[in-house]
Amino acid sequence: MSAGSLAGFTSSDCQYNKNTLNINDLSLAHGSRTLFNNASFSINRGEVSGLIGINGSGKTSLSRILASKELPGFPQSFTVEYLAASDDEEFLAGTYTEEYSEILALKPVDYINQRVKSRTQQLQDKIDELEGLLVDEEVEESGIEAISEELSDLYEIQESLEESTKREMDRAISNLGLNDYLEKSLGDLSSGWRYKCRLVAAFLVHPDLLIIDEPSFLDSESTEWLISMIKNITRASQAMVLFISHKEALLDSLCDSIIYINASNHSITTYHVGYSQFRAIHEKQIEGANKTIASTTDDMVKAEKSLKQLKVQMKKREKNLKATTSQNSDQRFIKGKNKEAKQKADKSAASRLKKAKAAVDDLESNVDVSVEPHDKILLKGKNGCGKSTLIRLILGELEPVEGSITKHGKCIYFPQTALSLLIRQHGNSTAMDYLGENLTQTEARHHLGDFGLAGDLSVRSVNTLSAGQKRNLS
Ligand SMILES: Nc1ncnc2c1ncn2[C@@H]1O[C@H](COP(=O)(O)OP(=O)(O)OP(=O)(O)O)[C@@H](O)[C@H]1O
Repeated sequence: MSAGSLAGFTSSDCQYNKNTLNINDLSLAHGSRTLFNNASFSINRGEVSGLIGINGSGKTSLSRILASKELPGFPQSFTVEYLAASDDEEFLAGTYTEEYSEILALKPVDYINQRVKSRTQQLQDKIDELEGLLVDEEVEESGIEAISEELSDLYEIQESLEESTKREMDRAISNLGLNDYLEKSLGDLSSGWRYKCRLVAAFLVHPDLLIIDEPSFLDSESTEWLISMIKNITRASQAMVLFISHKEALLDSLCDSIIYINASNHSITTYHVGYSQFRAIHEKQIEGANKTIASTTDDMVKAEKSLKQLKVQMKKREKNLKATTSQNSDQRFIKGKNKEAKQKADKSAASRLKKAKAAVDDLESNVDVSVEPHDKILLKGKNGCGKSTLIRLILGELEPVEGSITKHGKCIYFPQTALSLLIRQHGNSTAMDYLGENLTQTEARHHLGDFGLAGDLSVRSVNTLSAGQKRNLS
């Protein structure tokens, strides 16, 4: 598959043996921005490897390098399936050769079939080649016999593939409850249902390497389905799965190993443990390093009082220790993830969730809900049940068929399609241009800096920003 244009990476080699894909000495820089330097890591068959790191550390870039199959030594016979977070990211990754409108006009089954077919093209190409030889007058009689035999084997493989694809598709459609949507075109489906169609197609391809980049839009039932499908494809088909997510619960339930991109020192480390164990190791590393720094600083203050010369030496020591810390750990990754605080936040979210759910459960018949200043409400429901529709009613974009809506004050809405709109309408502009309409250059620069978009990030095309950076911008 194509994974969009990739430049700036170098790798000494990549080997596949004993069911392990080893990537050695991989470096990547976008202009003057280094993402990783001489990084080596491995992915095992039959395992889910979680690829993690802070926003902008290079997870998507790394995935696209793997999906491009352009690494020296990458097994060309591998089927690699890269599933981007949204339709638009998929287009930026170069997954489709068709126009976006053509894809959106397809019905789910046609779309899934088309995507599976494009991945099994190798088989079709071979059949076309042999059929061409059959009518070639220069091929001798004895050769024709061998070609016919090979062709009939290939027809059989193709037929059994079609049958198993159909069987698996029927099962996935019924497990996901896609039946009610089969007559709609993709463009008329909610983002969640469109994403599920892409997932079904990806699993039906039976890839050797499946890369799932930040699964989005899924309700809890579909998330369970995704987890079981990923477990199944790794255990039963011995696929390699590279799973990218910022959601700790998902990483925890899925990953057998963790590939961690440390944005501070541009390294990549593989941890052959699950996510919670990785967190424990990582937290310990940071704790230990912080303690050392703190005690060194303490010593330094005391020493300062008595001996000026010692102060100079201690500063050197502190500097060295800090350098060591950044080699072992990326503090930004752990920041704000204190366990206690998280448990508290989870508890308060759960009690709010109950209230909010009770208020919107009745959506199809009647909604009677009031939103007060300072309320924080979780709007929860199955994919396609009408969450976005309810918001559009509140915003006044839709008229209720019955009842009324009274609105006070200003509403600001950050829709799930915000990223799509940003990419489609401003993909080729810079972040500065995007904000610049209403702000002075200095104001825009300050504002972007506050959202982690300082320096070259503010003047590059929006399309080249990472998903998290785009989200911050929109
Ligand atoms: N084509 C490109 N040209 C220049 N810079 C790019 C390009 N693609 C990505 N970048 C930059 O490389 C960095 C890594 O981007 P990438 O999308 O790989 O990060 P990520 O780890 O997937 O982030 P996120 O968690 O936000 O999705 C970002 O700073 C991004 O702006």
